Amino acid sequence: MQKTIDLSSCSVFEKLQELAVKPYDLTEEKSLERNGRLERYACRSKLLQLFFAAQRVSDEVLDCLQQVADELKLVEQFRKMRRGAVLNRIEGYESENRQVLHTGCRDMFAESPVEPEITRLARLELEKLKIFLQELEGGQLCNSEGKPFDTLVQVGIGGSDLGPRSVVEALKQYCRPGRTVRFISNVDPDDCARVLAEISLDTTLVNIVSKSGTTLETLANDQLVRSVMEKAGVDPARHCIAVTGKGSPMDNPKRYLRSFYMFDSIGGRFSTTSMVGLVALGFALGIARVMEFLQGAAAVDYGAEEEDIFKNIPLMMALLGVWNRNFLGYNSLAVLPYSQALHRFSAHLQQCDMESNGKSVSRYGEPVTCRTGPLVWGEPGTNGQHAFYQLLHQGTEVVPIEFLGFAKSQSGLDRRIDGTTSQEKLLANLFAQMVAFATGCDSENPNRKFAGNRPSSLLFADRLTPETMGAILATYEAKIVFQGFIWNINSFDQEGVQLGKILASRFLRAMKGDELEHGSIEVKLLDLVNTRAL
Ligand SMILES: O=P(O)(O)OC[C@H]1O[C@](O)(CO)[C@@H](O)[C@@H]1O
Repeated sequence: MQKTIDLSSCSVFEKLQELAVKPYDLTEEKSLERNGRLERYACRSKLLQLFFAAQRVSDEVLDCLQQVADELKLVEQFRKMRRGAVLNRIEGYESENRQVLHTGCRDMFAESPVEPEITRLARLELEKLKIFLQELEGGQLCNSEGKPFDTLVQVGIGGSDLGPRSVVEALKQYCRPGRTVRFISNVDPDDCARVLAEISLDTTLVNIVSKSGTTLETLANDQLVRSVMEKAGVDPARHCIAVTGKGSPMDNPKRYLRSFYMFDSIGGRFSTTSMVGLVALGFALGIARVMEFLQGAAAVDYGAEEEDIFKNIPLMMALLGVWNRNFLGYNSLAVLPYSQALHRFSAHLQQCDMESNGKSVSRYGEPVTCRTGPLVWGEPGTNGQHAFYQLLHQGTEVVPIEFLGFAKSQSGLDRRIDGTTSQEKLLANLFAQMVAFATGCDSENPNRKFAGNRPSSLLFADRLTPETMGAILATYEAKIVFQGFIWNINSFDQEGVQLGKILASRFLRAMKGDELEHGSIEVKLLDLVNTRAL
């Protein structure tokens, strides 16, 4: 593989460092409107718009960022990824050596798919899903008393939970009448107990989701749910379905009423548009809405192959994030959706971004030459304004913000009070916060002074629908991939989670009473908390 270069080897790297010494001052008079800045600093696509006038960038900085994209061949790398390049690898070292083909799950709407094999496999699974949903609808698939299933409980963790849960939650407004989807993820038995206490097992399908088919938490919950079913006189064999990797230990059609497959080339945190997310989404919304969701994601994938950063929203977001991270030196990123429906979306991004780009070794196994993934967090607005905005406005840490906003609510339920609707009040707060973070406010009283120059962008859509949800999901996936390319890291493996799993198995052996070497830390710690008696 030809040694790719990274950000620090770009010809404009030093120039960007110079420009970062005195970045655009958002606190100056008319800083946001000067020279048509509000209109010019925007990227527009059919479904989404990105406004970034409140970022501390200038035309000169943006020219350099375009240069970074060109020199690092970011779009070319993305094109190769979509067409099956083996990018999940570390040159010269044992690694997963896999393609990265989550985009293939939604590449169903163009003349011909850019990677036909993965799309062929994805279509097969989609056909299985359509039949499954038809059988549920038509009553062919029902419980032992002929009653329809009205509830689906997804059991999974990480990418088998966070993405699907955030999207199902985001689109609850579009849920079919009488359908409920719940999620169990933690090995904490109270997570399982709480969910099962709120549903009727006899009309519930349990969807066990694990790409590897070996994840301790999911296998434990699979067994725990089955035991609760058996005690309740419900036959698990008639109530459990599975989504797993073909050939994984969970690929056992005898043990599951239905099995859906996902593939090695699709990473867990990028798998929401595979059956990992679509079985639950289809149960909730129906197949037509699933296709709208995939169409929104597909539109973003096609658009992400545009070289001009002003015409490529995920690429612009990636580059603005690198400007804030590597040149202005900010350590974290707050993703603040002004939509309560997106209340689990930042949690999904924590995995998708931080498990992808929380790396310190390059694709060549060498120490990285610049800082990589930021700390990603966030909660919906306006709630956050009553929680952590104090720090965002007047704290010692500057935290760049990505706002998400929608012109219209999903439900339409609203009421004009004192001349404005609740949706208008939501948007007024969103826009006010953008301006306040940027421009700040002077005061004689130092405790009431707002320094401003707290950068933000706004990703905006008309309404949060299945299509725009798919677009937003794919936008962040592409942004994270572009940033990994810029830092020359492998965004697609997760070696950092293995050590904890290995050490946990030693504690489990000690808890079972297996003899560990005398005086081992496990024995000492367990004696300290006396759980060995369990
Ligand atoms: O779907 P699986 O194989 O159970 O893995 C669950 C999660 O565990 C991880 O492998 C490690 O956190 C994630 O990447 C993955 O999404």
